[in-house]
Amino acid sequence: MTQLSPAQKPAAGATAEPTAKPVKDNPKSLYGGTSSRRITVRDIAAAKERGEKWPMLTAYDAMTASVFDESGIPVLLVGDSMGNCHLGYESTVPVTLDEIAILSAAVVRGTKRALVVADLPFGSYQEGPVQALRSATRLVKEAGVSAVKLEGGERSAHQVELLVSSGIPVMAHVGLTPQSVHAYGGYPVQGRGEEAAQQLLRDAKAVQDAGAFAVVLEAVPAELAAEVTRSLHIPTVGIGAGVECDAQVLVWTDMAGFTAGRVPRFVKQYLQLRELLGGAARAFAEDVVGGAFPAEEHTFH
Ligand SMILES: Nc1nc(=O)c2c([nH]1)NC[C@@H]1CN(c3ccc(C(=O)N[C@@H](CCC(=O)O)C(=O)O)cc3)CN21
Ligand SMILES: CC(C)C(=O)C(=O)O
Ligand SMILES: [Mg+2]
Repeated sequence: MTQLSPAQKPAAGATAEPTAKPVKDNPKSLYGGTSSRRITVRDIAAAKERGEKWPMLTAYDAMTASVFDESGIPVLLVGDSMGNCHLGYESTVPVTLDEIAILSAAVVRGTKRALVVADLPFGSYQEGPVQALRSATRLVKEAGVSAVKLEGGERSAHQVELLVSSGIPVMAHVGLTPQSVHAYGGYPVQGRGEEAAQQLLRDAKAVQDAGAFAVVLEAVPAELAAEVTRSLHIPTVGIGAGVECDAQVLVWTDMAGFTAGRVPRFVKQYLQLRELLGGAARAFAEDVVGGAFPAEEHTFH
């Protein structure tokens, strides 16, 4: 039987108890380390062995990516969430490989240190391993990303296996997989109940066995995510999956309070960017309408 008790010992670094060495004093740390060369999947593996947690954010353009890179975010995801956030679609389903390729190239150009991972969009890998390899190869060669991410556990294991054996690192994504929104009829929490929990564990193990270097756990109960995290030797990256995952990811526009309307419960807003930017736009408009802009210092003679 799966043990879902929350009373188990948290993973190293999960509590306020001091770990062996403060992260900021370790030159190898993914966040706070001193190395300026680009992060690799080997660095990611080493962090799990040290019990070190790390942050990941999405990015869809060079300018935003450079801010996160300079802030020390070690892994940036060019997520197909660009569909909702950047391209104005209702879901991630319409996003194309061309769109991912263009924005991934921009994110790579905007970064020096971060490991850049690109989402394989819906329809670019479901046909099978060969299609997945063709799509991923394009992103690696044209956009310059170092790894790709695809959705699915057992159902995508063959794709993961061929990509990895071809030399392309893969981040997997299980639990709530938003490209299946039409099958779910929404975005429900996954892995509730014993049978669903067992399936999620099998999915996570399947992608680990297929060679994935990390796995995103989206919208799953924290107790189950903790159990998966303890069971795997590859890091788990949580989004709505509790504090015991090895890493945490958020969509950057959610994290910064830029997303319009309601955001999922798992989002923490660290800024109210939508309000701030709107204020700047209104101030500019007032200046133009009132004749206060441009002033003398903005004017050529
Ligand atoms: N801006 C943005 N942020 C995201 O995190 C995100 C996207 N877009 N687009 C693709 C998917 C969709 N995501 C979502 C969207 C909504 C919920 C949500 O509201 N879920 C319910 C679950 C309730 C339940 O089953 O108990 C919730 O109330 O949180 C979850 C994930 C995550 N991804
Ligand atoms: C939220 C992450 C995991 C994602 O897949 C995306 O941004 O597309
Ligand atoms: Mg995605």
